[in-house]
Amino acid sequence: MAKVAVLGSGSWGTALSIVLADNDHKVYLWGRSEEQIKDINENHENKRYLPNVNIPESIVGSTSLKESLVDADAILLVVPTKAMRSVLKDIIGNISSPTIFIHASKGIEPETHYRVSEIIEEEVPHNLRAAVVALSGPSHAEEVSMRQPTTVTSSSLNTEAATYVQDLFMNQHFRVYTNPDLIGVEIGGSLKNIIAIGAGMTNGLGFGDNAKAALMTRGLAEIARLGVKLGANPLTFAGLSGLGDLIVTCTSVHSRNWRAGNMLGKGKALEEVLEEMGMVVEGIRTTKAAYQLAKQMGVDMPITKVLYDVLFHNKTPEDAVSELMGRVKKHEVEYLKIDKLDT
Ligand SMILES: NC(=O)C1=CN([C@@H]2O[C@H](COP(=O)(O)OP(=O)(O)OC[C@H]3O[C@@H](n4cnc5c(N)ncnc54)[C@H](OP(=O)(O)O)[C@@H]3O)[C@@H](O)[C@H]2O)C=CC1
Ligand SMILES: O=C(CO)COP(=O)(O)O
Repeated sequence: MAKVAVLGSGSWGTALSIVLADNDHKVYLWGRSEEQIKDINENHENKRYLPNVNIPESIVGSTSLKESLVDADAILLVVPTKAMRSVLKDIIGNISSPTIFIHASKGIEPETHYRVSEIIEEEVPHNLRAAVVALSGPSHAEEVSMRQPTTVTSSSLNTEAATYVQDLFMNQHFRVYTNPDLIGVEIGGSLKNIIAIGAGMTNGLGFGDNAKAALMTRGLAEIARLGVKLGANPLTFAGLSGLGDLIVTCTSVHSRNWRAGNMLGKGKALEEVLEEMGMVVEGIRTTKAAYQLAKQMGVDMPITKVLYDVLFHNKTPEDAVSELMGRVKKHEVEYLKIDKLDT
């Protein structure tokens, strides 16, 4: 039995705490809201983020980082990417020995273009981190918390740590694979949110399955193009954290990214959409980060580019579709060089 400090009492932190508690680990679920933590400890529910789910009584909710982190064998970070640095800065003073840092957040930081593992490496001194592991895959909190069959990937440059995390979470409902390709796993898990916003947008515009399939397929092509340029294994994009998560996020009513895109497609303004969601929509900031990164690396990402213009420069969703459909003709598979088409 391990003690795990789960930092972030939103929907995903709560669902993952349930998996850990089912595996008989000692779970401290930390959040900054007194009201939410009281709800977790007294009513065994998280009404704000994961309503109608019974939280096992063994899970201890806490607003104290000190209490949550003391003697923790592993720290699971599940706050939105934009909160990651500030939370890491706050926890450093509360740990005294090398600890395994697991993260389950799916985003890229604008400006630095860091993946979450890179943020952790920058913020946590070497002597306090035993390893950094990303847990990612097609996994909506709503289904995980109902113990519905789910598969994810545990990824780390440290194979032993990836296996440790696999063992920590794995059970009859929650199957965990390992993959050493940390870049590919984090890029796939983060950038699929951009495509999910696009898929929701096509739905909001009244388009059907053809448009969705087009976005998902060409979206995966551009995610892989950037990922490979960054050093990822192309095969990772056909796996759980790539294609798997792309499918679940582009097709599920649970997806906040899809729902936000759907509202944008129906003509709502971004501020209005975010207010209505009341939960994190990671794809928005990640669109900005991926757009900047692609430009810097010289990688063509046409879907990301039009969505960036919709989100940050008032391009209409209709114009975004016209722009994508009106692009110059291309080969589908980039390594194919057919002389006639190339001229
Ligand atoms: N939900 C899901 O099914 C899945 C989510 N993820 C990823 O998990 C991460 C977290 O998402 P999720 O749990 O869904 O988000 P939610 O919107 O459900 O909850 C966000 C949580 O983060 C807290 N939070 C926000 N800002 C801060 C801060 N500065 N300091 C401390 N806590 C903060 C919120 O607290 P407060 O209420 O006080 O603001 C809230 O508890 C995201 O990266 C997401 O992509 C990955 C897989 C599945
Ligand atoms: O990453 C997720 C499922 O795997 C959650 O996606 P959303 O943030 O769009 O709800």
